[in-house]
Amino acid sequence: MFITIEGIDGSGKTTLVNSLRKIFNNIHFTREPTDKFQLANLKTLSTPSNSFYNFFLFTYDRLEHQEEINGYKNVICDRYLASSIAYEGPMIEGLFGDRKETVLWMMEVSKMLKLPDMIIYLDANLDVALERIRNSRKNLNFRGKQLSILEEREGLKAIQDYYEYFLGNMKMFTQKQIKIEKIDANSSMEDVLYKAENIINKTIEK
Ligand SMILES: Nc1ncnc2c1ncn2[C@@H]1O[C@H](COP(=O)(O)OP(=O)(O)OP(=O)(O)O)[C@@H](O)[C@H]1O
Ligand SMILES: Cc1cn([C@H]2C[C@H](O)[C@@H](COP(=O)(O)O)O2)c(=O)[nH]c1=O
Repeated sequence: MFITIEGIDGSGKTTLVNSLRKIFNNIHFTREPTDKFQLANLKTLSTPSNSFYNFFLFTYDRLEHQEEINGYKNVICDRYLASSIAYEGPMIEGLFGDRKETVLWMMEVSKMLKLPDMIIYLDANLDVALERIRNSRKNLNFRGKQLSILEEREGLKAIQDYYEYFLGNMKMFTQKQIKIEKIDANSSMEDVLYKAENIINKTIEK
């Protein structure tokens, strides 16, 4: 089973994954961007061409990630293709003028990549997520690189809207049956973990 954990910055993905690692010793955990990602080349998400460029950086990183993902029976990945759709899609849409066309093109470019069997989406209220990011003193840098789109609420809203559009219309974009599990990420870490653990226990191959 290939499960990905998705959500906007501050939704609690990393916190959840760190707890899941302690519970499931029969699952291989990984994340995107991978440690091999070429950080220095990342451009700020401020123009359609920058996001177009970043999308290919993340897609190349994902292509290189396939061998690891295909090497285990059960895999959980903290962020994957849906993150590219949500984070690069809003700006790339400026090149297509249409959200559906944008996502169809991004999925076509990603055609050679393994798709998840399940996406666990941590559904966080924007203001809750922003507050958490501020409280964690995370200055919205992507590991040292400023992603300007995340500086203001509207940027994160655009990302959230793309997540919801993509996850809510998955059948328009792939024939693969991908199970979408939404968890209310505004509740306690314990509650999020309890729900995620139950979902995963029902899903992974023993
Ligand atoms: N359910 C929760 N309730 C309260 N605080 C939380 C919850 N989940 C995470 N946090 C806190 O919010 C901050 C961000 O959490 P975390 O780094 O896990 O989010 P994330 O989704 O991985 O963000 P990013 O994508 O930016 O890495 C951390 O300080 C974490 O302790
Ligand atoms: C996989 C992927 C990630 N991103 C962005 C989303 C986040 O802002 C950072 C990753 O930061 P994290 O705190 O380590 O989760 O990268 C993206 O824009 N596109 C992608 O495909």
